Amino acid sequence: MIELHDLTKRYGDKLAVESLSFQVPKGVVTGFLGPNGAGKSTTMRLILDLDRPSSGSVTIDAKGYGVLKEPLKYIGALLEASASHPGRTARNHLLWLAQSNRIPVRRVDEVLALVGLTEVADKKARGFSLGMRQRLGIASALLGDPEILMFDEPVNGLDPEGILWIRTLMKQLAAEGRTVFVSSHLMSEMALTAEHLVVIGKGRLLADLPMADFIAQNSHSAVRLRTPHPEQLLDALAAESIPVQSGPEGSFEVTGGDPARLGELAAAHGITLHELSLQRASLEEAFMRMTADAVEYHAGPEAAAGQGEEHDAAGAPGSWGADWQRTRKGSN
Ligand SMILES: Nc1ncnc2c1ncn2[C@@H]1O[C@H](COP(=O)(O)OP(=O)(O)OP(=O)(O)O)[C@@H](O)[C@H]1O
Repeated sequence: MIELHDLTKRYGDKLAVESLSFQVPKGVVTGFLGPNGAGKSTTMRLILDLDRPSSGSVTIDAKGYGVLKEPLKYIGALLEASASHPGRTARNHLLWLAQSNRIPVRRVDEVLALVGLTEVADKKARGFSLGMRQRLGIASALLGDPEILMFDEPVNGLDPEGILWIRTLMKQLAAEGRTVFVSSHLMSEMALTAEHLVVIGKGRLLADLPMADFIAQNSHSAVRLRTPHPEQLLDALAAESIPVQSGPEGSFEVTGGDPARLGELAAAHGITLHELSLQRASLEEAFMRMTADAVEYHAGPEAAAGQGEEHDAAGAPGSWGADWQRTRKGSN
């Protein structure tokens, strides 16, 4: 288990990590999420003792990293895909790491096979694709057969096959009872992999909860209706006390509504429908709303729209915010 106790890291005036306290449990994949510049890499470097905290501390199985003898046997990390020497072969890179931590040489061939690099083991890393470098980095992390694994943005730049491979591997490592801590800035990716979630923004803890709770709290749905007879539809909904909001392009939305019931209601009143569809809120948007105040680098107006402000992308919960009753009164 990894434990952070009031961890703070300051670079000059910049607070990269501020009073972070949380635990990363064993046996599950824990997703570490935050927008760019949130402090994820800094936190991971602090866990690995690659940087000194300004205050607070980190423990790995109740010990500081500095006291771990042969640390690769306790904790393996993928921080940067290009961390291997470009002039070294994959096998020599792993042999060098193995020797430094008194890991048996046969383990090198085991991990090469595990990550699918056996055939290119004697090729220099300089010729490796990003996916192959990522696999070599993971082989390095697995070399000491550690109980704790940390991956910083492991799927960045990978093709779909590589992404699927990493997802499966992380889940398998957690199923073996290991602690798996993986950073990402994509909630959609983490929703497929992680069982637990730690979210930070501007160095501060924003959420620490099971993924299932996050999904339950944020996967609201709405039924979108579009009709050439809006007044009749609104009257029919009002008669049944069904609250309705304005949707994009003249449509209406019933949060939490049942499409079958609403379709039957329209039919019973002889109302023609041009659309009856279920809209699901995306977890990515829920994550962006949670971190909206903690985003350091906005790319421009389109990016700002993605940070949880009202917009009309299909299914965007932001578009459910307009209260139709008020809109209607205002237009009368
Ligand atoms: N060595 C350093 N010197 C000064 N500032 C730093 C240093 N390392 C990180 N920072 C700053 O600390 C903040 C957190 O950076 P960090 O790289 O940890 O974020 P991150 O969440 O990993 O971001 P990303 O998703 O973009 O990799 C940023 O504002 C960054 O500019």
